[in-house]
Order: sequence, then structure tokens, then C-alpha cells
Amino acid sequence: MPRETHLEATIGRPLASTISKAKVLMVGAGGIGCELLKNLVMSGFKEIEVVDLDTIDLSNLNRQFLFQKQHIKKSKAHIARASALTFNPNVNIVSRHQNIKDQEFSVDWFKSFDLVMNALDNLDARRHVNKMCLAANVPLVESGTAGYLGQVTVIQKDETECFDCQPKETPKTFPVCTIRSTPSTPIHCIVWAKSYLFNLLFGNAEDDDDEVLSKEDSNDDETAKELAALAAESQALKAILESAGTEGFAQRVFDKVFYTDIQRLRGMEDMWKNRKPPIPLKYDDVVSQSDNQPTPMDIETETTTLKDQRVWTLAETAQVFSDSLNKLTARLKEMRATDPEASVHFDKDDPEALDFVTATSNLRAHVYGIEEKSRFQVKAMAGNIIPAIATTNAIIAGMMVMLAFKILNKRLADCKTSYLVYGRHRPQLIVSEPLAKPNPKCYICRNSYIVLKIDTSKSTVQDLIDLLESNSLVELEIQENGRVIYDPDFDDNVAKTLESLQITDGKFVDIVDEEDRKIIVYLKHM
Ligand SMILES: Nc1ncnc2c1ncn2[C@@H]1O[C@H](COP(=O)(O)OP(=O)(O)OP(=O)(O)O)[C@@H](O)[C@H]1O
Ligand SMILES: [Zn+2]
Repeated sequence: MPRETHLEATIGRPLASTISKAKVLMVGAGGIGCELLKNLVMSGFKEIEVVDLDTIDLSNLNRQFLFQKQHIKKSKAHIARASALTFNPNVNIVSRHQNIKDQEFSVDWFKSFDLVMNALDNLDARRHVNKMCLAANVPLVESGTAGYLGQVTVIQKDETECFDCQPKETPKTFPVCTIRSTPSTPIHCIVWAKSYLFNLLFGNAEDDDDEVLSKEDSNDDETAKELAALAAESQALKAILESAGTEGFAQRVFDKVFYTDIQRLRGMEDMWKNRKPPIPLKYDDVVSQSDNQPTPMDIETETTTLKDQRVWTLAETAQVFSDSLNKLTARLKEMRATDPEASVHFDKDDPEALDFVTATSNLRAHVYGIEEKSRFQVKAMAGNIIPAIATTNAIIAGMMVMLAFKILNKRLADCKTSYLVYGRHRPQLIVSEPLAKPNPKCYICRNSYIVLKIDTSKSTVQDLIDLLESNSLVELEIQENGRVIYDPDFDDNVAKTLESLQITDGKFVDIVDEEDRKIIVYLKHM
């Protein structure tokens, strides 16, 4: 019996035929994507394109069942394709190991699909695909999971809410002074280690201004002074960096951040009126304490699990600090030999980076009398990890296919937003509600989209203004990704070419006219 017979019996021959001809784009081949691709090839889809920018990591294997140990470091998109084909070889899958934001994935390319399915893990990429699907007028099935929670919905231009119709919660930020001067919890120390110290030592100038630090408390005079002092402190640390690779380097960094800087802070009496002041720590004192402690050799002979799960002694922490600092600076030096702008970014799966952040956050916690954490705990906190659960992904991917059936069967009205909710006293696991109408105030989907073909290397901002004005749009304001390019009081850019302002093929430009009408122009270079 051919494979399709059961499907035709279940959903009817006409829909089975529509599905077999539909061209589907799946963005993301991670936790949800692996489940989804397996579902798609098993439920009659025959034309699938998969895009994922990442490679397979050991930590993916517990839930991304299309991947196995021998696939580590290989492209997720290509391996997902190869594994899915073993379930059903009669499917045409195109895999692309690329970022969905790449220019070649133009509006026209999106238009070539009947349906787009998002299996992504970040707001930025979701927002981009949302915009592209609106511009191309292609239905989008959007999904997401976090632990036991999950969600699926459908986005269709002019019919439903888009991804940006409702404001999204932005990741939590911490006031600069809490992180830099007055931490009181382990997460404050971890954020300091990961977002401040790590970037200062191994990043480049662009990495300095991290978004997790909010500037909201920098208004009053005292705070401004403190911020200036902190900036001077960062500069002094950068000077020590010149001696990277020489003997005593780790000790100099240690004494600078855990002794000299803390000593200065401790001298600010007002700061400690209602708080316990920090106690400066010297490298030599820690190392001389270590006589009765296990030597580094003892640590090495422990199993990785044990070393990960218990809180290290102060001497061990100092040892891990200097080892990881020396290894990371050596790595950076090697990278900069070929690219002077190179930097190392914190990655929870990079063992040396995690060692460094665990050691420095715990040394800081020690100085401030805050509870210290194991490497395992630091990994979860620094990586913002909510454990991913295979079952949640499987349920959500199943519901995505049901929505795909309805959309392709032209029954958008039957589609619902569904939430997977978890709670002991709730009678049901899945709660659904009708798709919401577009938010009339949405800046993204309530605008007109136009595609403008223009030579971006020759055309100037003035040419663009003339073109728009000839279409009766007057008193314009032009923005690109939040950057003001032109408004009636700011004409510095009018003579510049679009290309010189990095407004090139595939970019979106926002136009607001005198009546506050918004138009999103999608630029095509020609
Ligand atoms: N801009 C993008 N273009 C293409 N693929 C993307 C883009 N952004 C994210 N992805 C992919 O979306 C997938 C999301 O899957 P998932 O949430 O399971 O994340 P993961 O990285 O596999 O796991 P974890 O984050 O838990 O380590 C990832 O494979 C990721 O590479
Ligand atoms: Zn919207």
C-alpha cells in the first residue's frame, strides 16, 4: 500500500494533493525544527526548504533527534535534511546553512513559498521573518517553547495580529551601579563577570556597551561621579592588558579587580551605610591559604561532573581564574594575529569562557559576602537557560502541522492560537483562542509596503525624497532601523548615496509623512 493511502483516507484526497504540491519554508532546525521536519515528511509534504545558521552541539542531542554524536560541529540544516530523508526519501528538501536575514532571502524568494513555518529561538529573527512574510503576503506559522510552556499561532497579513502587534517583554536589565558597585545576589556577580569583565578583557570597543546594563539610574550627580570613576577603572584595567602573556599577568588582573577597585569602593562610606561593605582580596593571600587545600592536580583528577556540581574552594577558584584567563588571552592573541579586531564572545558552551565566568563571579561573590555557585549553576544562570523539554517541542510541532493543513485548506477562520500550559490544578493541557485581528496601531503590519527598485550606488537620499514626493508624500521623515536618515530639520545626508549610508539591497526604509502615514519601503538594488 503506498504511503499516501492512510493520509488520503484521513484528510481526504483534495487536501492530500494540495499538501503534496505546497512549497514550505522551515526557519530553524533546532528543538522544534527537528520535530517539525520529521512531521512534515511523514504527513505528505513534498517540497520543503530548511534554513538554519548553526552547527550541531553536544547539548542539542538530548532533544534534537535528527542529530547524533557523529554530527557534532556539522550544519544543522544539512544533517536535519539527511536524517529526515531516511524517514521518507520521496521528498524534495533543500537545506541552507545560512542566516535567514541574509540578503539573498529577498521578498521575492519568500513569495515563492505557500507557507512559512518558524522554529526559531530569538526575537530578532522572528521579527525579521514576520516582516518578510507580511511584505510577501505569505502565511506564517509561528511557534515557541520554554520548558513546559509552548505556543503556536498563525500570522496572515491584514487578517490576524502580526508578531509585533503586541509589545514583547524585553530581557531583564540591571542598573549599572548594582552590577558595577553594589551587587547583592549571585546573578549580579554573574552579569558583572559575563557582560562587563569578560567583554573588557576579551572583547573590542564595540562590546563595551552591553545592553543588559540599563542606564536609568545615571541621572543624579553622585551616580554620574561614580560612573566616571568606574570608567577610569576600566581604562586602568585595559592598561594592565598590555602585559598579557607575561609572568604575573593573572595576579595583576586579580589584584586590580578584587583588591584595588574594591578598596576604592569600600572607601565610599555613603555607599555602605545600609549595606555590608565588600572585603578586598589579594591573590597572594588566597594562594598562601591554599596549603591545606587540594592542589590543582587533585581538581583535575576529579570527574568533570563533580567538579561542575560542587562549589569550588577559594584556592581552586583562584587557580581556575588564572588558568582560564591565560588560556583566553592566548586564544585572543592568536586570533588577533590574523584579525586585529577579533574578540572572544561569552558562550556558555565554551569551557574556558565558562571557567572564567564561574571563577570571577564567585571571587566577586566572596568579596561581597554573597553565596557562591557551582559551575553547573553558573552555566544555567549565565546562559539564561530554561531547560528545553523534548515533549513540549513535539506537541508544538504537531500542532504546527495541524495549522498548516488548515491554512493550505483555505480555512484560516478555523485556525487558533494555542498555548501549552502547565499547572497541577488545570483540567486541560492546551488552551486555545481565536486568532486576534491586527492591532490598528501596529507600526509593522498596519503600514503599506512598497518595493522600490533603485540603483543604491548612484541614487542619493535626495533622489529618494524626490521620488516619494512625486507620489504626493510630503514633509517626509526617513528612517532605517531606527536611525534617522532625513527629516525636514535634518538634511545632512541628502547629497549622500544610499549605499554610502549602508542602505543597500534588501534593506527596509521607514517613511512617515505629514499625516503620520507610515510606509515601509523595501529596497531592491538594480
Ligand atoms: N537568524 C537565524 N537564521 C537561521 N536560523 C536561526 C536564526 N536564528 C536562530 N536560528 C536557529 O533556530 C534554531 C532554534 O532552535 P532551539 O531553540 O532548539 O535552539 P538551539 O540553539 O538548538 O538550542 P539551545 O539554544 O537550547 O542551545 C537554532 O538551531 C538556531 O540556529
Ligand atoms: Zn502587527
